[in-house]
Amino acid sequence: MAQIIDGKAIAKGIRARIKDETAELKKCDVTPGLAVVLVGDDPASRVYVTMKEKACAEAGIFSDEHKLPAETSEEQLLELVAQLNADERIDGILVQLPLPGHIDESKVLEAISPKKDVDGFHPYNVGRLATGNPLFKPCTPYGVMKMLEHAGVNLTGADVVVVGRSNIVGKPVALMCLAQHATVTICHSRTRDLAQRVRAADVVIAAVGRPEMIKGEWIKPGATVIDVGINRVGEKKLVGDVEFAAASEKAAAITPVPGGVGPMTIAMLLQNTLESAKRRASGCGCGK
Ligand SMILES: Nc1nc2c(c(=O)[nH]1)N[C@@H](CN(C=O)c1ccc(C(=O)N[C@@H](CCC(=O)O)C(=O)O)cc1)CN2
Repeated sequence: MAQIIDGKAIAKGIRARIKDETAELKKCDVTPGLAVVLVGDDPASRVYVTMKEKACAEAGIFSDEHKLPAETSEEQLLELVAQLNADERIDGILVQLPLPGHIDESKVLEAISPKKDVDGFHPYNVGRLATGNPLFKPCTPYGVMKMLEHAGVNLTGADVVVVGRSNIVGKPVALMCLAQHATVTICHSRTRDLAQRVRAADVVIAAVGRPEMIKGEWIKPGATVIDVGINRVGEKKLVGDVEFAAASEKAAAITPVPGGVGPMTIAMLLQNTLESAKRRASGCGCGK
C-alpha cells in the first residue's frame, strides 16, 4: 500500500511557520496584506475565498475582501485592481477564478502589478518562471513541489508525466519539474495512448479535471502520484482525477482528495504573500 502524502498536515506545518514569520515581520511594522477579490456567486469560489480569508486571519495576515456582484463590469474590476496596485497596505492581489464570462480574464490578470501577483499568473511572472528566475510561483504547482519534497522524491532524471495543460497547473508544474532536472512529458485530452505514457512515469501529476480518469492499473509499481483534481460527484462526494484505491495498490506514495493538493494551494498563497511583504520590509532598514 502506498504512503499517503498528507497535504492537510504539511499545509498545517507551513501555515504555523508563516504565522511565526509574520509575527517577526510585524516587529518592523510591516503587516502582510492580501486583497481577495471575488466576482459573482459561484458556490465553489465562495468556499475557496472564505478558506483563504480564514487562513489569513489565523496567520496574522491582513485580508482585504472585495465581494462584487456578478454584473460587475470589466471596467469596474480593472478600476478596483488599479486601486489595489496603489494601496501600500496590500502585498498581494488575488482575483478568484473563474471570472464571469463577460469579463476578459487575461486583461484583468495583466492589470495586476507583477510585484503583487501572488497567484503568479501575470505574463511577466509566467516568463520569469519559464526562464528559471521566478518572482512568484503559482500556488497549486508550488504546493505540488512542496509535497514531492516532503515525500522525499528526487526529480533529477525522473520521468514525470503531467496530465493536463492548463495555465494554472499543467504548464507551470511541468516547468518547475524541469527546473529540478526531471524529464517531463505533458499529456492532455488528445494525447494518443495516455495509458502507455502514464505506465512509463516515475511521477504522475494529474490535473485534467475529469473524475478518476487516470486508472489505477496504469500506475507503474513504486511511482509517486500527485492528484490535483477536485471533482464533485453526486451531492457531496469529492474525487480526484486518479482512481485512488486502485492506484494506492501500485504507487509508493499518493496524495488523497480531499486533503491533498487543495490545502497546499492555500498555504502557498500565504507563503507568496509573506514573501511579497518581506520584499517590502527589506527597504525599511530595521534589519529584520
Ligand atoms: N485566483 C485563483 N483562482 C483559483 C485558484 C488559484 O490558485 N487562484 N485555484 C482553484 C481553486 N482554489 C483556490 O483558489 C482551491 C481549490 C481547492 C482547495 C481545497 O482546499 N480543497 C479542499 C476541498 C474543499 C471542498 O470541500 O470543496 C481539499 O482538496 O481538501 C483550495 C483552493 C481555482 N481558482
